[in-house]
Amino acid sequence: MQDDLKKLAAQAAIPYVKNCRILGIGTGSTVNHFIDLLAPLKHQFEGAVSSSEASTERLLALGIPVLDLNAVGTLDIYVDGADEINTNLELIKGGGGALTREKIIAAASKHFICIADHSKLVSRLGKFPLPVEVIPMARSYVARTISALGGQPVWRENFITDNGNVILDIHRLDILEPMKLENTLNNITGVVTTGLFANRSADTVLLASEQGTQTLTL
Ligand SMILES: O=C[C@H](O)[C@H](O)[C@H](O)COP(=O)(O)O
Repeated sequence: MQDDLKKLAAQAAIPYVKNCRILGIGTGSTVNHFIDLLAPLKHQFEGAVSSSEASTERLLALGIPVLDLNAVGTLDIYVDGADEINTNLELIKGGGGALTREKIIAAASKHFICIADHSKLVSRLGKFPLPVEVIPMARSYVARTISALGGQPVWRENFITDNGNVILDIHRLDILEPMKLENTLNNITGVVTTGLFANRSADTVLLASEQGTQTLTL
């Protein structure tokens, strides 16, 4: 079952916690397993920087201190899930809408460990609609601009991010050059972040399948 594999991937990230002072924590169902597994180890590290209100709530409920990124230096590790992963360890993230804070924490961390079940591994990114966080007043303008680039933006209605913005999910993208597309989208006025993690890709991917967990690095 997929959820068992998510837990297996989360378990594989636990040894990386050793000797860490502060951890970066992502968002989503895979990371929720990691947070739960962290609870018994909470006295071994100072605390965590969280990428969403949902993860913050879960961390605090388990007694794990949540720290402000501005009050700490570089993070030792960042553990997060993904919606798609390619063999260059580039990712699509943001299915849960937490992409901006996730990208900030990934940038501020020494080691980005991505945990996932094997269904997330793809040969080419883009089957999963690419989430883009947008300032609300720019929604239509950004959607028109992305349509002109060949994507099909769909407004994630009735969803507001933790930062008070909206999400456009971009369908029909065959992402041949992830870094280039990330830069192009980031340059559209009104875009806050894209869910493409190519300029800052994962350093390690722990991919769980029925056969066990595989470690992917470049
Ligand atoms: O905004 C959400 C995050 O990017 C998640 O890490 C991603 O959607 C994967 O989530 P899950 O572990 O639930 O598949």
